Amino acid sequence: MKLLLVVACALVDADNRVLIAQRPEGKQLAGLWEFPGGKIDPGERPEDALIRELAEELGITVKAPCLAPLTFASHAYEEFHLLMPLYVCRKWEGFVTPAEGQAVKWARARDLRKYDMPPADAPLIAPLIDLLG
Ligand SMILES: Nc1nc2c([nH]c(=O)n2[C@H]2C[C@H](O)[C@@H](COP(=O)(O)OP(=O)(O)OP(=O)(O)O)O2)c(=O)[nH]1
Repeated sequence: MKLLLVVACALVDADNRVLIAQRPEGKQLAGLWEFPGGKIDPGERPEDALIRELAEELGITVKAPCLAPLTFASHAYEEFHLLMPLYVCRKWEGFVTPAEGQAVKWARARDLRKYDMPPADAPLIAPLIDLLG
């Protein structure tokens, strides 16, 4: 079994909405709405990986103390087992500018079930609703 470590972030705006991004064409799970993030490189700290991914994907600057762990996903995909911590972040610098042309949306936590998300993400929604309403 291959264990894949991915870090993801619920960016929360002043109105308590969460950012979701649509996976670009050509990638695995293309078209599904996900929390921004990505794979942890070998030797990389999870928080550093997330800070790097948020800069690469969305052009924002996040500082490690602004990343609060909320919950995690543990999901068996056919090719690998995904272990994905989900952080919450309310403070960043810059404006969200999707670098790969991904569509992004600010959504209410209670509306997240309306979006097609990867199967691993389903258990992440309840803790977000508990936190954000
Ligand atoms: N970022 C993110 N990935 C997720 C979520 N849910 C979920 O199952 N995944 C899976 C999809 C992928 O198999 C994996 C993330 O890999 P990725 O391909 O986006 O990572 P990456 O940005 O490092 O991609 P790359 O450099 O390999 O192109 O985690 C989610 O909410 N956010």
